[in-house]
Amino acid sequence: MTPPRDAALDLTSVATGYLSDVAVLEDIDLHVEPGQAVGVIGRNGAGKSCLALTIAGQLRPQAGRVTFGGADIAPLSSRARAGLGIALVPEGRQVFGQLTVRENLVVAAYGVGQRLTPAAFDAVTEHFPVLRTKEADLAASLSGGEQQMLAIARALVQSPRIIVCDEPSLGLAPVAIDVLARVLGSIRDSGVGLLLMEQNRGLLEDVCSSVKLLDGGGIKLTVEPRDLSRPEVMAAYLGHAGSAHAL
Ligand SMILES: Nc1ncnc2c1ncn2[C@@H]1O[C@H](COP(=O)(O)OP(=O)(O)OP(=O)(O)O)[C@@H](O)[C@H]1O
Repeated sequence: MTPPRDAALDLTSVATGYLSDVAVLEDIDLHVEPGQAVGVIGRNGAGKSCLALTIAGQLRPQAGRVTFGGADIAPLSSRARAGLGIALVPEGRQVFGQLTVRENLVVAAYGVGQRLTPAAFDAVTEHFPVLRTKEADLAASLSGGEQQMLAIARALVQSPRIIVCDEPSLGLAPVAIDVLARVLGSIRDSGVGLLLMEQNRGLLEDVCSSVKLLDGGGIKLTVEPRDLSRPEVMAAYLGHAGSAHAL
């Protein structure tokens, strides 16, 4: 199945979870177009990873439709979805620490049946000059921010049309989050769709045009990023047990 170049990702009334008979999320509607960045904010355990894994094909929806370019992708494996252009940057980066930076990129390209050509390496490392200078270093020797860049670069060598990023700012210093925001912005502007699962409000404000608030097993609100700081939105996000510091 080859979706059109302008393939959009759509979830309609999706229910999903880690176990086939227990829903973590229900009634999820989502639309991401090429060149658009949509954010999903939610506390620990809200189901951000569950949603990311469902889109990537590692979890099966219990109900509803997941389409890409209008075609139902429910029957497709995660590998087949990656081949269509749906790339996942998993929580915790999950780079291969004992492989070099370049080897990590070779393996990622191989995963979708591609070779890492010199042109592809150049195109990807244009976003991440530090990866070019460290191409022969073991991934395990990189800083957290550099490993996150490598995780995103692994998605980029798969020629994605949409990248689903699961908490890319987790554990990063503020300066590394600023770099991440710039890079994600330029990837979005190159025409790739982004779905950004995050707890970091600043990153969502910098990169996204709309943000979904995930809570209580569903999407509670959809807001513009600048509205994330409004008291009623923070209250909805934080609930009675939260504190403003969580954002
Ligand atoms: N492998 C699993 N099997 C069953 N339940 C799980 C599994 N992993 C997570 N859960 C549960 O599913 C719910 C959603 O978890 P999930 O990790 O998707 O949320 P999250 O928003 O990504 O949280 P975090 O930010 O902590 O990663 C939580 O109640 C969690 O305890």
